[in-house]
Amino acid sequence: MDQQGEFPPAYKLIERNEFLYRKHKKQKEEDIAICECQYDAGNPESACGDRCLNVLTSTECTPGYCPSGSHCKNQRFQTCQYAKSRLFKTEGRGWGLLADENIKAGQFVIEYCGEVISWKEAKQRSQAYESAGLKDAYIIYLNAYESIDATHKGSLARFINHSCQPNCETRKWNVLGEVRVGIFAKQEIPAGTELAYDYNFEWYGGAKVRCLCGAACCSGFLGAKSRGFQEATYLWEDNDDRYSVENVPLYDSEDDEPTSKSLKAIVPYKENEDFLGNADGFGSVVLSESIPMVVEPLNFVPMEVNGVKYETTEDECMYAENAQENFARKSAMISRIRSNSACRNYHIDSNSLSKTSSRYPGGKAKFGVRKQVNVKLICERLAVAEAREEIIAYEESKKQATAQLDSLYDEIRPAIEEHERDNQDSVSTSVAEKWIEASCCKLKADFDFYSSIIKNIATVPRVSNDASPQVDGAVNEVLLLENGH
Ligand SMILES: C[S@@+](CC[C@H](N)C(=O)[O-])C[C@H]1O[C@@H](n2cnc3c(N)ncnc32)[C@H](O)[C@@H]1O
Repeated sequence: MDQQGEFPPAYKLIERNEFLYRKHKKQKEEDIAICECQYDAGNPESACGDRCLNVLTSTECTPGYCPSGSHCKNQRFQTCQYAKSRLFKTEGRGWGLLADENIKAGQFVIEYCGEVISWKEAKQRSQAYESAGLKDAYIIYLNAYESIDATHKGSLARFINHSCQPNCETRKWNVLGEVRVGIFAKQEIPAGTELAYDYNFEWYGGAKVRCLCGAACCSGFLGAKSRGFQEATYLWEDNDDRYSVENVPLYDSEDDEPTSKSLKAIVPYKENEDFLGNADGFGSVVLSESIPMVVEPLNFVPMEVNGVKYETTEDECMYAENAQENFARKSAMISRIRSNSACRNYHIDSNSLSKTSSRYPGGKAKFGVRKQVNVKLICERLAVAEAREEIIAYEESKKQATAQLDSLYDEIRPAIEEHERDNQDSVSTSVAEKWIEASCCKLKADFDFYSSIIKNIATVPRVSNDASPQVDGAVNEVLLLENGH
């Protein structure tokens, strides 16, 4: 049956994840978490209620090991303790799932089951589904390496639609050594209400789909912060409202308010076409209302002397490839930390690295390049020794701060990777604080360095040298890029 029919397209209903490319992990005895609950017949909460150590760490008790025995209430995934729900046909969003009983805030609603596949497979499948014209996407993020695909096999959770103002959320739980994704109520949900969670981060996505959730705070697209969205470069177009490109709200970052400005079309980024940008591919794009949107590279400080803006020319630009790769790696890592719903109580903010938007209107992301100025050339053109010394001193402190940040990153990387793989706990506060402190230190050093260059170029007479180029040429030259780090 098709989507417009009386029934949803065929799929196999399952209540346990199926592992395709590997076996279900075997929980080692020493890894089994045993709580300290002591069952008291007069107090049902005593048997693994909210204060159970395992519940507090989002871990289900293992049968045969839990002190509460058969009274244990902390085996909801294992025993499929789902809230009652039923399918219904929505207006314009395909099928959806309704609460079929009153659901309490915090209640476990249902597990998102499907086939556990690697990220590589997820990407291949997602592309294959799109090529086959499948517009409803059912792949969600499980951990740093794996996804759950509920396209062919899944639980009823596969029918839960997205909302930017959701009544449910996903939470990851450790169940018998495997991470599993549950849908939990964020608030009281009366029977008959549609269940919805925010797809952002969790969703692999596919084609860009215009969100029809109707919330005032709607971000415009489904899963606009998801990995698939970042990689997608096109938008479906047909008579279905979800895939039309007209009046798509302009959406930039999670912190920005959506605006009413609309893009005429969502187009893939093509060099020298839509962007009137510089060699990095960053620049302005003209929107339908001729509002130029400036997209700047990271850490890029345009230099302005006496009202004249100096930028590097294409020839002068040398991409700091290592820096770009490094940055992309760190940024992806940090965005994954932030995206893990289990660690929402402490965010390491990637903004410390990505100050300006690097997302193209087509949703395509491009990481910025750390640019460095050629201090030697600048100093050669400054007549005053103090000015030269100041710039050199600031450059040194910038280098130190960068080195400190890099070494801190290398230090915490194993912990982050471990965290991603195994834990449901939040990133430790001390690690996050260290990171934030070092990032601030680095930003301040960058700022001091650049502002001292601007100040000295703007106020100090140039070394008199007939052979040297004019001021704008000189500044262009001094902005020669060096290899980053
Ligand atoms: C996991 S499925 C949800 C169930 C789906 N509606 C169905 O009929 O099978 C995700 C797909 O539902 C649609 N969808 C979900 N939420 C939506 C929303 N807020 N606006 C538009 N389409 C939505 C999109 O086509 C998306 O790819």
